[in-house]
This record gives sequence, structure tokens and C-alpha cells, in this order.
Amino acid sequence: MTGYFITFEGPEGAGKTTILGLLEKELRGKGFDVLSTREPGGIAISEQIRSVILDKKNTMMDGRTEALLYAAARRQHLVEKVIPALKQGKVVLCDRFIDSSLAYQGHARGLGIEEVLSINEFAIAGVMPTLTLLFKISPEKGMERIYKNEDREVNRLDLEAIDFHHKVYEGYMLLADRFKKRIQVVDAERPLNEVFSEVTELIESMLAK
Ligand SMILES: Nc1ncnc2c1ncn2[C@@H]1O[C@H](COP(=O)(O)OP(=O)(O)OP(=O)(O)O)[C@@H](O)[C@H]1O
Ligand SMILES: Cc1cn([C@H]2C[C@H](O)[C@@H](COP(=O)(O)O)O2)c(=O)[nH]c1=O
Repeated sequence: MTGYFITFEGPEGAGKTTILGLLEKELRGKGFDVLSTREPGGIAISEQIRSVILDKKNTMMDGRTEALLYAAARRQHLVEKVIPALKQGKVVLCDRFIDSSLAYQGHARGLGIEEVLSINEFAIAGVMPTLTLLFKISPEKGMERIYKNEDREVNRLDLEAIDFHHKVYEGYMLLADRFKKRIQVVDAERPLNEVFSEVTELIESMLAK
């Protein structure tokens, strides 16, 4: 596959979606063929799975069911949208991917990073990101940003206790340490222009290789 697969990761409210939108515009301006998408979702089947997972009414959902639903949404999204775009040489910008499952379900939910990695290896069949940007922010700061944003709907995962969000953060830090070559940590607590300028530098250096 000839394209670039760039994933955006981090706790709630880290600024992933905002930076992804800015980067898309910047790269398009430079003539790159860009596809922006998100997980869970991005295509009809995966958006339907997203509604089930994030529905606040589904309080009885078992952790393993949750992990399997994310992996199923991921598989369909990869096959229908991401892989064809990579084959066409596009730059694919994806809001969350496998590391979200490892941090949220593997570490925070307590299912185990290895176990969740193993079901995801089946789902992705070797398609891994070229680069992952991990937006580092404290759970308190991230949740504060989310609750300030009146346009964003609060979902079932947002409603988890703050301890869960601390575990998500901890999970991401473990992943950054384990996958040093792929994951670039970006301090997301800084003003937006500073975060964006670091991201553009990282992307430019990746595209120049
Ligand atoms: N660097 C920043 N400084 C201050 N506010 C920011 C910054 N980046 C994003 N925001 C604001 O924080 C809120 C959350 O941003 P955004 O939706 O991009 O985060 P996210 O990581 O995609 O969140 P989630 O994964 O929970 O959907 C938005 O209101 C956005 O305008
Ligand atoms: C892909 C993926 C996501 N999650 C969680 C993370 C968030 O709480 C929601 C998605 O909401 P967003 O506003 O689009 O960020 O789902 C997860 O727990 N596991 C995953 O694999």
C-alpha cells in the first residue's frame, strides 16, 4: 500500500478532532489527496455499531462485548474505506484506531492489553498506522474542555468515573513507551496554535522520508 495512514489518539477532549480538521486543510492546500475519517464510524455499518456502543442507555454492556464491537467496527471501516484509500496513495487521517481499544478496553476496562491486542490483530490483519499522534492531556483538563463545548454530545464512555479516565491516560502512556517508533507524543495542554505547529512539523518530516 502506497499511502500514509496517520492516527490521532488520546483521552477525551485532547483536541484530536480539531487538529485533524486543521491538518486536513493544510495538507490539501499543499496538494495532498487526503481522506479524513473516524472510529468508531466512518462508514454506515460502523456508524451503526458506534450508536450501539456509545448509547447512554446501554449501561449493561459487558466489557468484552464492548471490545468486540469496537474491533468489528474497525474491521468494516478498514475494508470499506481505509484500505482502498491507502491503495490509491491517499493520506488517511483517522480520529482514533487500535490504540484506543488498547488504552480504554485493554487497560482502563481491565480486559488486558494483550487480550485486546489479540482480537484486534484478527480485525486489522496487519494494517497498522504509519504514524500515530498521541495527544497528551490530563483527564481533568480534557473533561473540562468537553463540558465547555455545548455542541458535543456526552456519550456513555464520557460518563465513566474519573478513575477510568485516569486509567485511559495511564494506558496511553504505557503504549507510548512500548511503541516508541510509531507513536509520537504531543503535549496537548498548550494553546491550539502551538499544538498545531508541532503536528505540522512532525507530519512534514514523515512525508519527507
Ligand atoms: N489546544 C487547545 N486549547 C484549548 N481548547 C482546545 C484545544 N484544542 C481543542 N480545544 C477545544 O476543546 C474541545 C475538545 O476538542 P476536540 O473535540 O478536538 O477534542 P477530541 O480529542 O477530539 O475529543 P473527543 O475524543 O473526546 O471527542 C473543543 O471545544 C475544542 O475547541
Ligand atoms: C475507537 C475506540 C473508541 N473508544 C472510545 C473513546 C471515546 O470515549 C469514544 C469515541 O468518542 P469520540 O468522541 O469519537 O472520541 O469511544 C474506545 O473505548 N475504544 C475504541 O477502540
